[in-house]
Amino acid sequence: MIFNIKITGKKVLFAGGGKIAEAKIKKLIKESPEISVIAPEVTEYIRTLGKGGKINIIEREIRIDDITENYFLVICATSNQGLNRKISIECRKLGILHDDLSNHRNSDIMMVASTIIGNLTLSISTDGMAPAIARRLKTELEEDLIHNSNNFEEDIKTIYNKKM
Ligand SMILES: C[C@@]1(CC(=O)O)c2cc3[nH]c(cc4nc(cc5[nH]c(cc(n2)[C@H]1CCC(=O)O)[C@@](C)(CC(=O)O)[C@@H]5CCC(=O)O)C(CC(=O)O)=C4CCC(=O)O)c(CCC(=O)O)c3CC(=O)O
Ligand SMILES: NC(=O)C1=CN([C@@H]2O[C@H](COP(=O)(O)OP(=O)(O)OC[C@H]3O[C@@H](n4cnc5c(N)ncnc54)[C@H](O)[C@@H]3O)[C@@H](O)[C@H]2O)C=CC1
Repeated sequence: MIFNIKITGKKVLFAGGGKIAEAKIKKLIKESPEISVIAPEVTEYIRTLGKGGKINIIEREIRIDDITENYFLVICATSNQGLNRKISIECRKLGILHDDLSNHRNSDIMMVASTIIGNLTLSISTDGMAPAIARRLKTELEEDLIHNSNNFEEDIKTIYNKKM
């Protein structure tokens, strides 16, 4: 896992709109991608975003021909792992970035435990092995950086200004 990717303005498709999709959408929406959700049932939070015009919701089962190159990223978040896999395979065929939330081995990318402090982004991954540990480590490092660390935010600005 090498890159930080900007998703602002990019088209992101969620296959499935349940509890886990909701948690991921809450994170992603901060960066303002164009989110679509296709699922026969969505959570109340997702429905409200749809009503407010913040995301596009199509309330039906997903079809393989819904997966098109229009999408920059597809998140496979249905409760059907076989279906998630089929969607991943289609994405791979079409060269679309995808994250299968039910099997990280099918995925191009994975969500990380992350936090942004000024210009600093802290990202922790356990390569899909133990997400709760990634979360714990992030919280510990975040507290350490905020409470104990020296002027890293100032240091970043000073170095950046020197380069200009
Ligand atoms: C592969 C991945 C999805 C992907 O592909 O993107 C994935 C998959 C799975 N997570 C599961 C469970 C939990 N996930 C969390 C939390 C987080 N999960 C996140 C990422 C990822 N989770 C990716 C790998 C990341 C990595 O490499 O470390 C974080 C870091 C980022 C985010 O989601 O925003 C976020 C912390 C956010 C933060 O605080 O910042 C907690 C804890 C909690 O919620 O407190 C639990 C319950 C405890 C537990 O079971 O560990 C299960 C079910 C396991 C089972 O039932 O057995 C699967 C499915 C599976 O493992 O198959
Ligand atoms: N942190 C993580 O990344 C975690 C990921 N998972 C995985 O996430 C997936 C979703 O879990 P939950 O949100 O808890 O399930 P859920 O039951 O709350 O939601 C499932 C969603 O899939 C939709 N769906 C079902 N069949 C569909 C179809 N044919 N076409 C389109 N949408 C369809 C449902 O309508 C619903 O919106 C599971 O595959 C699970 O393995 C599970 C736990 C943690």
